[in-house]
Amino acid sequence: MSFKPVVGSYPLSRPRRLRQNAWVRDMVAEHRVTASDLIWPIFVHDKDMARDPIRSLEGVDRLSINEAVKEAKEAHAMGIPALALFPNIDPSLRNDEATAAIDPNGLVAQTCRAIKSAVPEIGLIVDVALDPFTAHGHDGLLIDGQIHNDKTIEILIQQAIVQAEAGADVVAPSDMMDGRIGEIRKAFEARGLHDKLIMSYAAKYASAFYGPFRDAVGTSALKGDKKTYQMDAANSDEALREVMMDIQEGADMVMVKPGLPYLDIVQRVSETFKVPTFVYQVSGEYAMIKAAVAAGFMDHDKGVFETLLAFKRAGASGVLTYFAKYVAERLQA
Ligand SMILES: NCC(=O)CCC(=O)O
Ligand SMILES: [Mg+2]
Repeated sequence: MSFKPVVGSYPLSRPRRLRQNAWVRDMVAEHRVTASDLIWPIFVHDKDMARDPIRSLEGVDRLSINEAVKEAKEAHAMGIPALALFPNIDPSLRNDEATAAIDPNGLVAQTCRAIKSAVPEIGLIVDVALDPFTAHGHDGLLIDGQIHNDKTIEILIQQAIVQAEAGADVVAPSDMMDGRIGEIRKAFEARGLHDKLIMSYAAKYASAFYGPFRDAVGTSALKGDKKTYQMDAANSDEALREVMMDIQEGADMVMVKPGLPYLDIVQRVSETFKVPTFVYQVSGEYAMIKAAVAAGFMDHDKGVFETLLAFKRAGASGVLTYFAKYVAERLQA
């Protein structure tokens, strides 16, 4: 399907006619941001405080389970379809085997049960990866100094099952091990978890924009980098191969991450595969906007909405963003 737009020449065509005031701009707008576009990432912790502010993410707190339940209710009331859950685990529970990741009574499982029993209508997306649970902060098992792909997958499968059985509607593997989508899907089928959705972080880049997230989940001490498993910023075709494999392995939805620096990837993926394609406006993107606003260089709301529209233009089905609840509130006002 291709068509050539007919464009008249000046003065028959004056594109500015369609921009002359708010009602006409509104009427011809090609894209809109709505609450249903937003997925809200939240952090839970096992400390005794209701809320613990995250220094590098202004306005974002780590939450107790009770507080997370309250936030889930509010988010649902504002029309946010889903939350994405991330844990900050007590350092004493982290080890090289990431055993806390598969604890059916751990922080994540408890939070899933609490949210799903209080607000069953909100979608619950849970991150599948080992970084909050390993002492070293890598997403996989470190064996002889290397991230071991297949041994990591064995734990990811158990982690995903624990999450799904605790009530997660969607598991979202963000680890970038090869083949994990297929193995999780097979394990789900074998256990009768046919309806659990998988949102694959299919094209996740090794990025400088994850810094504040590592502060949030307590993995800032990470030594080295994640370049042997996350993608190289130099690559674009490779993202299509990654996405294709994950769809073939049973992913229902795919994600590109980070967001703004990878808009070209969002567009290529959504146009090529026509599957629900999400994008993660990551912590460093959030922090950059907050910093620019604090310095007086940018209007907060204009900056936020402009970035969200960019994701919609690029073809995203939805955006994971720390601004989600704020934006949903603004949309109601
Ligand atoms: N697996 C989830 C992330 O790595 C989030 C990154 C961020 O917000 O910086
Ligand atoms: Mg892959």
